Amino acid sequence: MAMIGLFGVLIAFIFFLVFQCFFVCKKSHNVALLENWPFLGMLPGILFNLPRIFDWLSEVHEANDMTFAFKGPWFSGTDMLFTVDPRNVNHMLSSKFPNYHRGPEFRKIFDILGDGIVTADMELWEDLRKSGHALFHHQNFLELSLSCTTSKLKDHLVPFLDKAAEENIVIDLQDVFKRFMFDTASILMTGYDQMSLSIEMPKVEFSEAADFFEEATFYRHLKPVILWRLQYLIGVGTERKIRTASEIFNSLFAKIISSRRKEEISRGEKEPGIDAVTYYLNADTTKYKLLKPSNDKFIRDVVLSLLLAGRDTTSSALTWFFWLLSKHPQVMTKIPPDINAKFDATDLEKLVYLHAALSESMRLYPPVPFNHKSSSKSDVLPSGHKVVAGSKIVISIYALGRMRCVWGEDASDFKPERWISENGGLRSEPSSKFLVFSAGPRTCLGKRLALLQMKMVAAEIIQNYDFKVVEGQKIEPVTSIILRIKHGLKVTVSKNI
Ligand code: HEM
Repeated sequence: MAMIGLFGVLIAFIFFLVFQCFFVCKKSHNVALLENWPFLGMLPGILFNLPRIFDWLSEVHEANDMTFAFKGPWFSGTDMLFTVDPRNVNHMLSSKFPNYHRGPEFRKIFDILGDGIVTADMELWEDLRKSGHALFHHQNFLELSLSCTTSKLKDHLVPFLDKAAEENIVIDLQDVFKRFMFDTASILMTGYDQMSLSIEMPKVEFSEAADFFEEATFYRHLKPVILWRLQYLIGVGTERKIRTASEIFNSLFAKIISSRRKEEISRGEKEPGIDAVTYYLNADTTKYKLLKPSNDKFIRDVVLSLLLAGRDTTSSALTWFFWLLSKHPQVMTKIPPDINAKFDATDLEKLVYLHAALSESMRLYPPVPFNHKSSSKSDVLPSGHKVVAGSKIVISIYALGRMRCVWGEDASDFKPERWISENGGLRSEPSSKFLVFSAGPRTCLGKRLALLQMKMVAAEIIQNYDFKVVEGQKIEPVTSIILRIKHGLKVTVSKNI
């Protein structure tokens, strides 16, 4: 009885704290939202700002000299150091790279990705990185990237947009780009075209699962491991979505890998790999000792990470880009004179203004808004902040792109000219400042491919279509580990005569 009474008092106390925080937070300035409450730590500040978490974090970073220590609820294991100071970024991602890993916490949070490159550390990451680098630079893979993007564009995207223009229907551009990227990434990674971009717009189970997984994973960062593990076990809340997503991923990959193994056997001798599944089924284990070509679960993990990395990022970047263009018609008028490329990779690289506009769009809306690190040994960051061994460090790439002390007073403006040098060429920025594709040894492996695909799609649409954003939509990012627009981007298109 006494125990129940004590428990009741504790619950009442927690409620009192939450309400107290709520009223104080409502009235006060953003910086006060970082107040460290007894028991709850700084969690209330984050919770009350969840709907605008990305902008709120930018404001808090700016008010705290770009670095602050976040205290989670007592004993929850959610303390983190947030920093966007380019000196710290360079220190962790490049000069002191061996001391900053993904870490065990990150691997737990992303457990569904298993042993893929996104979660791997140490020797396994080295093998995946080297083999991934070899795949992305394989002549056959490069040819396949160009040919599958060109045919998806001409045979699927163009007919789809023509039909939408003819019938004057409202389309969700974000959904169209997701389907485009899912199909091309699937051809490159698994060898199969999922045919999700078609006039019928079929339901895409994998896509829905991936979106759920990315949103639900965001919330894992804020909860004690024991809590979300329990939720996963009993299948409630956001964890139920992760469980469903995992089942969908597993069943898709079970089918793909088993049919590919059968094809390999019927073909007899092995051929050099083109798509990622074929490549990893035939991985050279004398060169890459930790790769396991005969293990289906391993192949699933490696290819799933690559598929997600290719689908979600590029489609997010394109969606925000077209939304910004609709808000800045003057930028649109500067793009066409550049475009005379016939989708040749080298011609596309010459599209200076388009490249500048894409970079500027990704600076403001980075598809991957966060980067996480964990320190192996204690260290002192260039900003003077101490990190103890095992600390969790979060870099908000979104906030970094908006820091006035990094980008100038006009940091929040969309200005492609920022990327153009006096002689008319492209101005490059250090990756510790423009962190959109990450920096150091873990820089994005698909950067070149992503830029190529974005330019091909953007050039095709800008040259041949006018699009109008449907009035009255609320454009805001969803709370997720990928920066998507919450309710998509509804537009109508018409053909340029
Ligand atoms: C606009 C598009 C893209 C953006 C903004 C982007 C951004 C990033 C970022 C920020 C990282 C680092 C993630 C981290 O360390 O937490 C990353 C890693 C990676 N990206 Fe991309 N990415 C894009 C497209 C792609 C594409 C199309 C592919 C492949 C098909 C790809 C493959 C990878 C891989 C394999 C890694 C892991 C590298 C490693 O850990 O060594 N990315 N990307």
